[in-house]
Amino acid sequence: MFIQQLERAQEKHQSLVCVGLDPNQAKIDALGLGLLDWLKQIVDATAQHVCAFKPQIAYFAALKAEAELTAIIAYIHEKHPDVPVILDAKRGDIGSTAEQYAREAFERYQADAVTVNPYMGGDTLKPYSSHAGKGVVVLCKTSNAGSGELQNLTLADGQTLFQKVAGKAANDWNDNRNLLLVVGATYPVELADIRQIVGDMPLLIPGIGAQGGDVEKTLKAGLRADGKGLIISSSRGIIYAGDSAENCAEKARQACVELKNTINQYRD
Ligand SMILES: O=C(O)c1cc(=O)[nH]c(=O)n1[C@@H]1O[C@H](COP(=O)(O)O)[C@@H](O)[C@H]1O
Repeated sequence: MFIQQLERAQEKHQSLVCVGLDPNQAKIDALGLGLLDWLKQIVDATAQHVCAFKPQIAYFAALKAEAELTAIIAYIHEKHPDVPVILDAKRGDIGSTAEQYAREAFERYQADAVTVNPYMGGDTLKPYSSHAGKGVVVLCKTSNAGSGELQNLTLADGQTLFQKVAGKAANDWNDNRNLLLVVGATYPVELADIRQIVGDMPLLIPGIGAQGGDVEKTLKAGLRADGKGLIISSSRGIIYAGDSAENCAEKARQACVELKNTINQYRD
């Protein structure tokens, strides 16, 4: 079960940090490293300090690097089997097509969880959530500046659209208890609201680091009483901390440990 696996990794590594693997060819070329070599170095340097890795599929697909995506997920499973992999794909389509996306994530890439877009309705989430051992991470309130344009619209019953998604995820769509939500660190007020709606459901929080989300506000708004319930994801702030082939792994490790320690200050 993904959520149990995640919480075991959080305990073992005393960390809520997720490292996002978003490979940028120009930056990796500038280091003089091959893509897979660089990915392995980042993974090995940070694995003991994270609760999950989150490769973003578009970065790999744009580079025709599906083979490297397959290889790095297999590498994480082999060398760091206690750390689950969330494939960030933000898929959304009618059920029969969603079945193929679910196979892509869980069978082709062997991911432990996948991000999905719920705005086509609950029936389109079933092909993912029916894989009971896998995690389904549902977009709720995204980190981008324009997320309020639709997600904060008030519906006829007085709820906002993101509140509706949170309520449905907690109460209607979660037959297998394997749903999580995405909430941007850039929206701590909405995060507190969502935490009230969903109870103990784990939340994936992107937007720390390069997008300017605040760790203290995030923790105060979203942490569960048991000090867990959040997966705090950072990509650029960790994976591009270094600037040479010699220091990129060590600088990534340092940035990851620093984020882990900053977060843990607010968990006691
Ligand atoms: O689902 C996501 O991970 C996601 C949701 C969201 O609301 N905002 C968001 O930035 N993300 C992803 O999180 C990562 C953020 O990267 P950094 O801003 O470099 O930490 C990217 O891979 C985004 O695609």
